Amino acid sequence: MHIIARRAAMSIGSPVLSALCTSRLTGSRRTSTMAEHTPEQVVFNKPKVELHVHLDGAIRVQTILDIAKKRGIFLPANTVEDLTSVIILEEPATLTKFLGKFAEYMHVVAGDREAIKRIAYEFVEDKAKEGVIYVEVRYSPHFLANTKVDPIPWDQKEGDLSPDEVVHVVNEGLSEGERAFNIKARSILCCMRHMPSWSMDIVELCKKYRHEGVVAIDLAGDESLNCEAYPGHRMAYEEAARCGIHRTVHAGEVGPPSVVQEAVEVLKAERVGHGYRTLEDQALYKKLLAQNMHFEVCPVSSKLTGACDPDFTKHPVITFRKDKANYSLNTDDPLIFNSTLHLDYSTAQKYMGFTEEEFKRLNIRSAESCFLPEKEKKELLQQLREAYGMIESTAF
Ligand SMILES: O=c1[nH]cnc2c1ncn2[C@@H]1O[C@H](CO)[C@@H](O)[C@H]1O
Repeated sequence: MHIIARRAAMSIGSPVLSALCTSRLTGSRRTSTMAEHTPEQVVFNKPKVELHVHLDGAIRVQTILDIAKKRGIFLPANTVEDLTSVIILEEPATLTKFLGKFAEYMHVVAGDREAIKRIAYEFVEDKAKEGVIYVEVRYSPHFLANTKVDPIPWDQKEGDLSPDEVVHVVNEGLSEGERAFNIKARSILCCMRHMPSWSMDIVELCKKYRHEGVVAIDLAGDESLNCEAYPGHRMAYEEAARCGIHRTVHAGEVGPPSVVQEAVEVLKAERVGHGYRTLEDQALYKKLLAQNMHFEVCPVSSKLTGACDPDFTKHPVITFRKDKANYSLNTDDPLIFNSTLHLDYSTAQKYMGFTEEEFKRLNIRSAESCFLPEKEKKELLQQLREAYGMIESTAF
């Protein structure tokens, strides 16, 4: 029972948050049915920014069941509770084992326009209910396609949904979600470490859709298998830098500090996904601190993927905090970790000594490090500072 409780609770927010979620970024006041997280669960009941979350790792279990039923796709379970226990990681594992979990359900969603639009729309709803006012969500368009992708993923038969059209459909779902739930959602397109032949497509899609919500390129996947970025990734990142496409890279999650160094120096990453193992190379860490490099930290994820010691009191983000580093707190893949953003915040509070002041500071740093254009970034910062009581409200 406890397995489904957390995500069920997540689908409802708090009245305080509802008022704070009134957005000047997108206009009208948000109305929503609210409530159900107890005060202990919601440790930072204020607007937040989330920069590292995978769309395909943030799908509702009920949605997977609905789509499978509609498409006549077999699943090993037919209730939310049973399917949840098939999909989630309950104990710390390895990154490789964690990444294997996507194969439990991706074939249900991939290749289906309606399903993909729905998961994007519902994602925005779920984030709004967590009090997120700005989110950058990432995914691999190739993993959701069934044509113009080689190999066709998840044992699908060839169909007619290309990576390009996947991006178009996700954009539609996200922007409908933005209008319905009055938050801002942008996307990041992922290259995959094991598929360098897809990476030039990714940068071209970033260029094509840069005015329709796509803000950056990422490199995700199994860093423990492919430490050094292949030429295909390097070429894509060079082109991204040349065209002014923002760049983030998963690095130092389970891979050594050299992967972080390569991300920053060769791939010209402006942010580092995870980056925990940077601390093993103090010279590199100091250099990145001096550069104000942003680390996208995912506490619950880092335990369950085996990236960090399961004892949260030893987590690298404690060092980041002491050093006043630039970092965000994120869910990464809430479906597979059976988590919510509230759980990441309460973990930071309970085991790592985080305070309200630090939550405010890190959200401001997250907004400063987001990939919005400068004008929109300023608006976001203004909105956070007002909500945090850091400046007089200019609202009338
Ligand atoms: O924590 C992570 N580390 C590395 N790769 C990841 C992580 N979470 C998800 N993905 C990978 O990124 C793809 C696109 O969203 C996912 O399908 C998964 O393979």
